[in-house]
Amino acid sequence: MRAVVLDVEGTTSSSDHVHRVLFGHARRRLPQWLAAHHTDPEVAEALATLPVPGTDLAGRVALLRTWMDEDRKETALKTVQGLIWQEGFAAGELTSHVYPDVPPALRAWHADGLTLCVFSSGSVAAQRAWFRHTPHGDLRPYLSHHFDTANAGGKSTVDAYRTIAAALGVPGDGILFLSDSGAELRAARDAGWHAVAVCRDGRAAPPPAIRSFAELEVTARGYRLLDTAAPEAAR
Ligand SMILES: CSCCC(=O)C(=O)COP(=O)(O)O
Ligand SMILES: [Mg+2]
Repeated sequence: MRAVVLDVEGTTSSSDHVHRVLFGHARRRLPQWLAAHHTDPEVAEALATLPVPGTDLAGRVALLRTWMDEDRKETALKTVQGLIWQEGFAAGELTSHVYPDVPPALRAWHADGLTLCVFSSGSVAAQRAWFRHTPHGDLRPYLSHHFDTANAGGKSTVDAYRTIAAALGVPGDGILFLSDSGAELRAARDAGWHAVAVCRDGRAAPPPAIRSFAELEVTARGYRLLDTAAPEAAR
Protein backbone atom coordinates (compact mmCIF):
# COMPACT_ATOMS: atom_id res chain seq x y z
CA MET A 1 0.00 0.00 0.00
CA ARG A 2 1.09 3.58 -0.54
CA ALA A 3 -1.81 5.47 0.99
CA VAL A 4 -4.58 5.01 3.57
CA VAL A 5 -7.71 7.17 3.25
CA LEU A 6 -9.90 7.54 6.34
CA ASP A 7 -13.56 8.32 6.76
CA VAL A 8 -14.28 10.24 10.01
CA GLU A 9 -17.78 9.73 11.44
CA GLY A 10 -18.24 6.07 12.36
CA THR A 11 -14.62 5.20 11.45
CA THR A 12 -11.99 7.26 13.27
CA SER A 13 -14.63 8.84 15.48
CA SER A 14 -17.93 8.33 17.23
CA SER A 15 -21.06 9.05 15.21
CA ASP A 16 -22.87 9.88 18.42
CA HIS A 17 -20.31 12.58 19.34
CA VAL A 18 -20.52 14.15 15.86
CA HIS A 19 -24.32 14.30 16.00
CA ARG A 20 -24.80 15.26 19.63
CA VAL A 21 -21.90 17.68 20.14
CA LEU A 22 -21.09 19.10 16.69
CA PHE A 23 -24.50 19.13 15.05
CA GLY A 24 -26.08 20.43 18.28
CA HIS A 25 -23.54 23.28 18.47
CA ALA A 26 -24.01 24.31 14.81
CA ARG A 27 -27.82 24.15 15.13
CA ARG A 28 -27.78 26.50 18.14
CA ARG A 29 -25.19 28.95 16.76
CA LEU A 30 -26.61 29.12 13.22
CA PRO A 31 -28.96 32.19 13.40
CA GLN A 32 -26.46 34.54 15.12
CA TRP A 33 -23.49 33.18 13.17
CA LEU A 34 -25.19 33.60 9.79
CA ALA A 35 -26.31 37.14 10.69
CA ALA A 36 -22.66 38.01 11.40
CA HIS A 37 -21.03 36.15 8.49
CA HIS A 38 -23.46 35.95 5.56
CA THR A 39 -21.46 38.50 3.55
CA ASP A 40 -18.09 36.75 4.06
CA PRO A 41 -17.11 35.61 0.52
CA GLU A 42 -16.95 31.86 1.32
CA VAL A 43 -20.28 31.98 3.17
CA ALA A 44 -22.01 34.12 0.52
CA GLU A 45 -20.86 31.68 -2.17
CA ALA A 46 -22.30 28.73 -0.21
CA LEU A 47 -25.57 30.55 0.52
CA ALA A 48 -26.00 31.45 -3.15
CA THR A 49 -26.35 27.73 -3.96
CA LEU A 50 -29.29 27.22 -1.56
CA PRO A 51 -32.71 26.66 -3.13
CA VAL A 52 -34.22 29.57 -1.17
CA PRO A 53 -35.69 32.58 -3.02
CA GLY A 54 -34.38 36.07 -2.13
CA THR A 55 -31.86 36.81 0.59
CA ASP A 56 -34.06 36.20 3.63
CA LEU A 57 -31.81 34.94 6.45
CA ALA A 58 -34.61 33.27 8.42
CA GLY A 59 -35.50 31.12 5.38
CA ARG A 60 -31.88 30.08 5.00
CA VAL A 61 -31.57 29.21 8.68
CA ALA A 62 -34.75 27.11 8.45
CA LEU A 63 -33.51 25.22 5.38
CA LEU A 64 -30.05 24.57 6.82
CA ARG A 65 -31.59 23.32 10.08
CA THR A 66 -33.89 20.97 8.15
CA TRP A 67 -30.87 19.64 6.25
CA MET A 68 -29.01 19.15 9.56
CA ASP A 69 -31.96 17.18 10.95
CA GLU A 70 -31.97 15.03 7.80
CA ASP A 71 -28.14 14.64 7.98
CA ARG A 72 -27.89 15.84 4.37
CA LYS A 73 -24.34 15.93 3.00
CA GLU A 74 -24.90 19.11 0.92
CA THR A 75 -21.66 21.00 0.33
CA ALA A 76 -23.19 24.38 1.29
CA LEU A 77 -24.37 23.00 4.64
CA LYS A 78 -21.00 21.35 5.28
CA THR A 79 -19.19 24.62 4.48
CA VAL A 80 -21.31 26.58 6.97
CA GLN A 81 -21.14 23.88 9.68
CA GLY A 82 -17.37 23.60 9.24
CA LEU A 83 -16.80 27.33 9.72
CA ILE A 84 -19.03 27.39 12.83
CA TRP A 85 -17.17 24.39 14.28
CA GLN A 86 -13.78 25.91 13.46
CA GLU A 87 -14.75 28.92 15.60
CA GLY A 88 -16.13 26.67 18.35
CA PHE A 89 -12.93 24.60 18.52
CA ALA A 90 -10.74 27.74 18.52
CA ALA A 91 -12.81 29.19 21.38
CA GLY A 92 -12.45 25.99 23.41
CA GLU A 93 -16.22 25.35 23.26
CA LEU A 94 -15.81 22.03 21.39
CA THR A 95 -13.62 18.97 21.63
CA SER A 96 -13.49 16.16 19.11
CA HIS A 97 -13.64 12.41 19.58
CA VAL A 98 -11.14 9.91 18.18
CA TYR A 99 -11.22 6.22 19.19
CA PRO A 100 -8.13 5.28 21.24
CA ASP A 101 -6.99 2.66 18.71
CA VAL A 102 -6.63 5.33 15.99
CA PRO A 103 -3.56 7.39 17.12
CA PRO A 104 -1.23 4.35 17.52
CA ALA A 105 -2.25 3.09 14.08
CA LEU A 106 -1.68 6.50 12.48
CA ARG A 107 1.74 6.71 14.12
CA ALA A 108 2.74 3.22 12.92
CA TRP A 109 1.49 3.67 9.35
CA HIS A 110 3.06 7.14 9.10
CA ALA A 111 6.38 5.81 10.43
CA ASP A 112 6.22 3.13 7.72
CA GLY A 113 6.10 5.82 5.04
CA LEU A 114 2.42 5.53 4.11
CA THR A 115 0.54 8.65 3.02
CA LEU A 116 -2.44 9.19 5.34
CA CYS A 117 -5.47 11.19 4.23
CA VAL A 118 -8.99 12.03 5.35
CA PHE A 119 -12.07 11.87 3.12
CA SER A 120 -15.18 13.07 4.93
CA SER A 121 -18.44 14.81 4.09
CA GLY A 122 -17.34 17.23 6.81
CA SER A 123 -15.49 20.15 5.16
CA VAL A 124 -11.71 20.38 5.08
CA ALA A 125 -11.93 23.23 7.63
CA ALA A 126 -14.00 20.97 9.92
CA GLN A 127 -11.58 18.05 9.49
CA ARG A 128 -8.53 20.17 10.35
CA ALA A 129 -10.18 21.59 13.49
CA TRP A 130 -11.40 18.11 14.46
CA PHE A 131 -7.99 16.42 14.24
CA ARG A 132 -6.25 19.39 15.86
CA HIS A 133 -8.38 19.27 19.03
CA THR A 134 -8.53 15.56 19.91
CA PRO A 135 -8.25 14.15 23.46
CA HIS A 136 -5.05 12.45 22.14
CA GLY A 137 -3.47 15.73 21.02
CA ASP A 138 -2.99 17.27 17.59
CA LEU A 139 -3.11 14.46 14.99
CA ARG A 140 -2.75 16.73 11.95
CA PRO A 141 1.00 16.04 11.50
CA TYR A 142 0.10 12.48 10.44
CA LEU A 143 -2.45 13.61 7.85
CA SER A 144 -1.04 14.97 4.62
CA HIS A 145 -4.21 15.47 2.56
CA HIS A 146 -7.83 16.32 3.34
CA PHE A 147 -10.69 15.66 0.90
CA ASP A 148 -14.35 16.65 1.15
CA THR A 149 -17.41 16.91 -1.09
CA ALA A 150 -16.14 20.27 -2.45
CA ASN A 151 -12.68 19.18 -3.63
CA ALA A 152 -13.40 15.50 -4.39
CA GLY A 153 -17.18 14.98 -4.78
CA GLY A 154 -19.93 12.92 -3.14
CA LYS A 155 -18.58 10.01 -1.10
CA SER A 156 -20.80 7.42 -2.79
CA THR A 157 -19.63 8.37 -6.29
CA VAL A 158 -16.82 6.47 -8.02
CA ASP A 159 -15.49 9.70 -9.55
CA ALA A 160 -14.63 11.07 -6.09
CA TYR A 161 -12.21 8.16 -5.52
CA ARG A 162 -10.68 8.62 -9.00
CA THR A 163 -10.21 12.34 -8.24
CA ILE A 164 -8.46 11.54 -4.94
CA ALA A 165 -6.19 8.92 -6.54
CA ALA A 166 -5.21 11.45 -9.22
CA ALA A 167 -4.54 14.14 -6.59
CA LEU A 168 -2.33 11.71 -4.64
CA GLY A 169 -0.61 10.44 -7.78
CA VAL A 170 -1.21 6.87 -6.56
CA PRO A 171 -2.98 4.13 -8.57
CA GLY A 172 -6.18 2.78 -6.98
CA ASP A 173 -4.63 -0.56 -6.05
CA GLY A 174 -2.09 1.29 -3.89
CA ILE A 175 -4.81 2.91 -1.76
CA LEU A 176 -6.71 1.44 1.20
CA PHE A 177 -10.01 3.09 2.25
CA LEU A 178 -11.53 2.63 5.71
CA SER A 179 -15.19 3.53 6.21
CA ASP A 180 -18.37 2.53 8.02
CA SER A 181 -20.52 3.10 4.92
CA GLY A 182 -21.29 0.24 2.50
CA ALA A 183 -22.08 2.68 -0.32
CA GLU A 184 -18.72 4.46 0.15
CA LEU A 185 -16.80 1.16 0.30
CA ARG A 186 -18.49 0.00 -2.94
CA ALA A 187 -17.68 3.26 -4.74
CA ALA A 188 -14.03 3.04 -3.64
CA ARG A 189 -13.76 -0.60 -4.82
CA ASP A 190 -15.38 0.36 -8.15
CA ALA A 191 -12.53 2.86 -8.56
CA GLY A 192 -10.04 0.02 -8.07
CA TRP A 193 -9.19 0.80 -4.43
CA HIS A 194 -8.87 -1.69 -1.58
CA ALA A 195 -11.53 -1.08 1.08
CA VAL A 196 -12.16 -2.40 4.61
CA ALA A 197 -15.37 -1.85 6.58
CA VAL A 198 -15.07 -0.39 10.08
CA CYS A 199 -17.72 -1.68 12.51
CA ARG A 200 -17.84 0.49 15.63
CA ASP A 201 -20.31 0.01 18.49
CA GLY A 202 -21.25 -3.61 17.70
CA ARG A 203 -22.26 -2.97 14.08
CA ALA A 204 -21.67 -5.70 11.51
CA ALA A 205 -20.59 -5.59 7.86
CA PRO A 206 -19.63 -7.98 5.06
CA PRO A 207 -15.92 -8.86 5.16
CA PRO A 208 -13.29 -7.57 5.05
CA ALA A 209 -14.28 -5.77 8.25
CA ILE A 210 -12.61 -4.65 11.47
CA ARG A 211 -13.91 -3.37 14.81
CA SER A 212 -10.79 -1.40 15.65
CA PHE A 213 -7.70 -0.15 13.82
CA ALA A 214 -5.74 -2.51 16.09
CA GLU A 215 -7.16 -5.37 13.97
CA LEU A 216 -5.46 -4.07 10.84
CA GLU A 217 -1.83 -4.16 9.76
CA VAL A 218 -0.88 -1.93 6.84
CA THR A 219 2.59 -1.76 5.33
CA ALA A 220 4.12 -0.88 1.98
CA ARG A 221 3.72 -4.59 1.06
CA GLY A 222 -0.05 -4.68 1.62
CA TYR A 223 -2.64 -4.99 4.35
CA ARG A 224 -3.68 -7.85 6.59
CA LEU A 225 -6.56 -8.32 9.03
CA LEU A 226 -5.30 -9.60 12.36
CA ASP A 227 -6.88 -12.57 14.11
CA THR A 228 -9.87 -10.98 15.83
CA ALA A 229 -12.26 -10.70 12.88
CA ALA A 230 -15.21 -8.31 13.11
CA PRO A 231 -18.75 -9.75 13.20
CA GLU A 232 -20.08 -10.57 9.76
CA ALA A 233 -23.39 -9.18 8.55
CA ALA A 234 -25.97 -11.51 7.06
CA ARG A 235 -25.83 -10.98 3.28
C1 LIG B 1 -15.21 16.54 11.65
S1 LIG B 1 -15.93 16.15 10.21
C2 LIG B 1 -17.63 16.35 10.64
C3 LIG B 1 -18.42 15.21 10.32
C4 LIG B 1 -19.52 15.52 9.38
O1 LIG B 1 -19.95 16.65 9.25
C5 LIG B 1 -20.07 14.49 8.59
O2 LIG B 1 -20.99 14.70 7.81
C6 LIG B 1 -19.47 13.13 8.72
O3 LIG B 1 -19.42 12.46 7.55
P1 LIG B 1 -18.34 11.30 7.26
O4 LIG B 1 -18.18 11.40 5.79
O5 LIG B 1 -17.10 11.59 8.03
O6 LIG B 1 -18.98 10.01 7.69
MG1 LIG C 1 -18.70 7.64 8.01
